[in-house]
Amino acid sequence: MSAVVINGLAVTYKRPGRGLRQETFKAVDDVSFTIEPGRTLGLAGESGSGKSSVARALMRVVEPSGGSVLIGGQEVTKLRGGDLRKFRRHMQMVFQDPYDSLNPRLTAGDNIAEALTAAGVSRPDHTSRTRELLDRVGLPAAFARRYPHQISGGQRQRVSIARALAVGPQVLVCDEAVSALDVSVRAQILNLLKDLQDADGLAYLFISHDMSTLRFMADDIAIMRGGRIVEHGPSADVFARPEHPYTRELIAAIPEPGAGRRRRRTAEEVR
Ligand SMILES: Nc1ncnc2c1ncn2[C@@H]1O[C@H](COP(=O)(O)OP(=O)(O)OP(=O)(O)O)[C@@H](O)[C@H]1O
Repeated sequence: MSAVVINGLAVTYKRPGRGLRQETFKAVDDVSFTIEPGRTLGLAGESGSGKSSVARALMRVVEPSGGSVLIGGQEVTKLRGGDLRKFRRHMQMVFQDPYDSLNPRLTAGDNIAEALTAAGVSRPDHTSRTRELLDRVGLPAAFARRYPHQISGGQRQRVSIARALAVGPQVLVCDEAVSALDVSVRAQILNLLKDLQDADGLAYLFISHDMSTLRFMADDIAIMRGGRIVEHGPSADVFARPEHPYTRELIAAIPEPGAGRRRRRTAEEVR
């Protein structure tokens, strides 16, 4: 069974219009995709194209205004109250800024323990489970006692991932999860995410504006523009034969290895 099936998804926001009137604005329009367990869909597109709104609808942080979202075969858009809270365990999110998922006033261990409580793990098991989770993300057990500000950005992101894994999700949404990290740390976190995916069969929705990150991570790619998907297909095909001019522009913007930042291919060369 597919981990994620999104069909005709729409997200509409209200925003101030003229005078006291409110306008409705469609940030996501008729978006459909599927993610199989153990696979990654890379979602790219310019700022404001609706990528995060898709993620927020998937997580049910915003209410979709249309379409359906199936997670493990369950229609998420119809869940309410306790059912929705229970179901949230199946989906977790890792953000660009780890402080969006970590409480700065709690140690790394307590941040993870909070998620363990939500997952129904009993208190006596917290220490051993926390140690296990830290180990899975490549951190020593002693990190449990450190506060988020006492560790590096990459280590903080590892703690965020451990916290996300604590509830045993099927789907991980990574929203620009490595964008703020140095290139070498970024590669380590991407490799960690791949290892965890191989071990647990996690489905990833991997949002990034960086096409070289997506080339490394994604099995399939969807390109968004103005709230719609303008290109969608297996990653190898999209990179080898991009069909939409906008995709060609995004690929052309990837710096060539060894060419430094100055030499960029033109959209013509990508074609
Ligand atoms: N809560 C909100 N209320 C009103 N408009 C919103 C809200 N959240 C997002 N938008 C608008 O919806 C559109 C899509 O935003 P979204 O954050 O989904 O795009 P994005 O592709 O993730 O952008 P970025 O790469 O900058 O994060 C933008 O025009 C944004 O201004």
